[in-house]
Amino acid sequence: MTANPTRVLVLNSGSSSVKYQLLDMADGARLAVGLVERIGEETSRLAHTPLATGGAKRETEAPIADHEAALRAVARELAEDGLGLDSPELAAIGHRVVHGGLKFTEPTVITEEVVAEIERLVPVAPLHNPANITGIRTAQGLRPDLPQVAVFDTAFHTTMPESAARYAIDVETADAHRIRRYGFHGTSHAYVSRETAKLLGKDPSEVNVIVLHLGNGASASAVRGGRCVDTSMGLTPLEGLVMGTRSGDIDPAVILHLSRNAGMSTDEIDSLLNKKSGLIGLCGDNDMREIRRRIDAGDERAALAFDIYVHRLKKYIGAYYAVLGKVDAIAFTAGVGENAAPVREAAVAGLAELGLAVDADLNAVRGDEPRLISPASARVAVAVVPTDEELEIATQTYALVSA
Ligand SMILES: Nc1ncnc2c1ncn2[C@@H]1O[C@H](COP(=O)(O)OP(=O)(O)O)[C@@H](O)[C@H]1O
Ligand SMILES: CC(=O)OP(=O)(O)O
Ligand SMILES: [Mg+2]
Repeated sequence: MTANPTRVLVLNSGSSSVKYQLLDMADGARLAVGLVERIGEETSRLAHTPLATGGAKRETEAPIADHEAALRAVARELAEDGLGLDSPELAAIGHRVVHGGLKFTEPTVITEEVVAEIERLVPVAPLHNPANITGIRTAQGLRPDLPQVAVFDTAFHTTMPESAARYAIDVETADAHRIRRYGFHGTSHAYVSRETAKLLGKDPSEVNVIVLHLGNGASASAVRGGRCVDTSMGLTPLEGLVMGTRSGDIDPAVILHLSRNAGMSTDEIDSLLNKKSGLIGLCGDNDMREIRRRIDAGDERAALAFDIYVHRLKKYIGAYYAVLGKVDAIAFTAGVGENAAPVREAAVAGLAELGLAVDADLNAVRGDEPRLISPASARVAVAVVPTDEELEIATQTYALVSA
């Protein structure tokens, strides 16, 4: 055994994908990064880049049936470069866990009780928690001696005041079933709000930031002095913004109407709202790149889907502006937020009275570094701040096991 192992493997298991990174926390070096996509479909894809050896990205297309098979494939890829899970330099494995309920407000070393609690929360994170549990079990099987740490998407949002966290429904019913707003993507909102403060040359405690995490799942948060005071996702990751395949906010009576008058079962409605709604439900595509291509070719359905997406986003910017009272910065992050300049431009269009504007030239710049896209004279900074959930999970995991 190496005296002080400093490497952390991070597993970010999503509903149909696994993102992973191997980092050395002694110097923050990324040794390997990769992604397994389309798990459970006919052609799954694994892309692995062994940064430590300077080797080229290796891409394989083959069916990968489930998350366990995905992790075993990842372990094989790592082993090929001498970075296998048997390495004595590995200090811990950090897992993204989407729903931690109210119990987990901090990164937590995984025990059987912790797994049981994550399992208990499956009904409120059906797309995510089962994949997270499989990731944990498979990693435990491969390295039973290593500490495994859970870093929860919900943790950053536990500072929300009751006025933002409670739904206006009967209190006894809500409490009996632990129905409240938990919020998700917390590691990203935490990391991006801190990086935004850094970009402004300030301490996080000095700034109010609206973070817009726009990936396949999407959420907004209002962060006052480094603490989350509101976020758009709720009991589950379905509430809030229009997403790739999820509806976000709807009148809850839509569900009753579909159940009573359209003959749909609860499972069918669940699948409708989580998998066949949002951008894909509106225009048949959930990838913003494809939607922009279609708009450029004159496709009206794609244009309407884009407008609905942006309209919701703008409503949340206005809402969180009001919640915070004073806003120092708005930060766009995740796949859409970091790459789709037209989304950023449209989301703040017409908000000059609020001190919000985007400079067209700055907005067109591409890059991996945090950057400002607002004109120098703007009262509120608008920024693109790439998220790094894996680095944040690794940092929290290592802090816990090396303490
Ligand atoms: N160059 C790009 N232009 C526009 N949208 C992009 C671009 N690259 C990625 N995206 C969007 O980002 C989404 C994925 O974001 P990501 O944060 O990786 O999501 P998740 O973690 O939820 O899988 C894609 O579905 C696509 O819509
Ligand atoms: C919580 C959530 O929606 O996560 P993702 O964006 O990875 O689907
Ligand atoms: Mg994501």
